[in-house]
Amino acid sequence: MTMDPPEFQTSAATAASAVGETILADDKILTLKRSKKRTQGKKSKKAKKTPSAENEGQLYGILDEPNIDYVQFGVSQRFHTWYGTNVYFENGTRKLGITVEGKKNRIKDVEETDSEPSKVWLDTLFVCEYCFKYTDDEQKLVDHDRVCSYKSRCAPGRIQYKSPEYTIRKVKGSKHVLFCQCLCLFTKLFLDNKSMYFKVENYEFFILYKTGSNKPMGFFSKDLVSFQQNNLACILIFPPYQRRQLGTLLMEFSYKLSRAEGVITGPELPLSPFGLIGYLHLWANVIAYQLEAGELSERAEVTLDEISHCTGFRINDIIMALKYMQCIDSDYKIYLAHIRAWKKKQADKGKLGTNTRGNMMIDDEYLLIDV
Ligand SMILES: CC(=O)SCCNC(=O)CCNC(=O)[C@H](O)C(C)(C)COP(=O)(O)OP(=O)(O)OC[C@H]1O[C@@H](n2cnc3c(N)ncnc32)[C@H](O)[C@@H]1OP(=O)(O)O
Repeated sequence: MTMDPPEFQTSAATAASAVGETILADDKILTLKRSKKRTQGKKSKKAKKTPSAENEGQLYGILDEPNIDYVQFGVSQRFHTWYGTNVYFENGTRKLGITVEGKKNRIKDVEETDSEPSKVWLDTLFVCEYCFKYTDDEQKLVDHDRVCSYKSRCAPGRIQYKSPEYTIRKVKGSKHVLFCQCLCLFTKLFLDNKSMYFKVENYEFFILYKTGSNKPMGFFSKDLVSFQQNNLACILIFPPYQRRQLGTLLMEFSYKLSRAEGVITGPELPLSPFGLIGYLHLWANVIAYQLEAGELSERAEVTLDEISHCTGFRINDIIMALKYMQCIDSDYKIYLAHIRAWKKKQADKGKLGTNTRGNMMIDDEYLLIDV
C-alpha cells in the first residue's frame, strides 16, 4: 500500500519576519478560540492582497477558506479543518492526489461551468492517525488501519525524551520522507501561515507520543540549518489533544535542545496567534520562576541580558513576555514586585506554573537528547 504526495515544489523559502510589539491582552486570548478558524477565511478574503502575498499563498497552497470540511482522523475521530489548502489536490484541480490505495481519485464532480463553484472541494478527508496517509474513502482507511506498519511496528525515529507519560522521538525528514511529507500536508489544515510541506529532508521532526503508544499527538519541526538558529520551525498539537499542556511540553523541549547546543534562540517568526499565546505562557512562567525562586531570585535588579542568559530565551521574546505580564516599562525597567503579583494571580486562577526546578512539563531526568 503506497502513496506518493502531490508533486512538491522545490523552493524551500521560509519567512522570518518580526512578530512586532503585539501583545494579546488576557480578554483577547479568551475570545481567540471562538473567533478563529472558519471565520478567518472571510477576513482574509476581504483583505487586499499584494502580488507577493498572492505568490506566497500559491507557493504554500494557502486558500482563503477551508475547502475540506472534515477530517476523519483514524477510524474514530472526526473534526472540522481550520484552513483551506490546495496541497492535497492535483495541480490546478479539485482531484485529491494519490491516495492510500495508490490510485488517483476524483473526489467531487465539480461542475466547472457553475458560476459559483462550491467552496467545499471535499466533504471528508480520511487520514491515518499513525502515518498520515490519506484517502477520500472511509472503507479504505478502515482497511489501511488494519495493516498500517506505523501502527503495528515500532514508531519511527530515536527517542529523545521518555517519561512514564510522554515520549518524544526525533525523525529525520531525509529518512522517513513520506511520513514527514504526509505529516506536513496534514499540518496545512490547521496552520495557515507558511508551514512547509516540501523539502522535508531539510528538517528533523520531533514527534510526541503517549509513552507506550504509536499514535502521534503532535510534533514540531526544526531546520537542520537555520541562519537565525531557530530551535523550532513549526509546531502543531493535533486538535483532539489540544489544551492539555502538550504544546507547552514540546516548546519547552525545543529549548532543552537549544540549551544542549549552547545557543540562545527561539521559534521561527512570525508566530500564529495560537503559537504566540502558547509561547507567552511558557516564557512568562519560566521568567517568573527564575526571578522569584531561581538563579536570579537574590537580585534586587536584573537586566534583559541576564534573563536571556539564564533562560536561553531571546531578548525580544523576553520583552514580549514581560509586556504581557505588565512587568516592564517603556525604558525596559523590570518591576520584580509586579512579577510576584502576576504569579500569584496565575496561581489563584489555578493555572499551571513551573515546578521547583523551573520546568513546566519536561522532567530533566527523562531527557535522552543526542546533539
Ligand atoms: C512557530 C510556529 O509554528 S507558530 C504556529 C503555532 N501552531 C499553530 O498555530 C497550529 C495550531 N495550534 C496548535 O497546534 C496549538 O494551539 C499550539 C501548538 C499552538 C498550542 O498547543 P496546546 O497543547 O493546545 O497548548 P497548551 O495546552 O500547552 O496551552 C498552553 C497555554 O496557551 C494558551 N492557549 C493555548 N491554546 C489556547 C486557546 N485555544 N485559547 C486560549 N488560550 C490558549 C493558554 O494560556 C494555555 O494555558 P492554560 O491551558 O493553562 O490556560
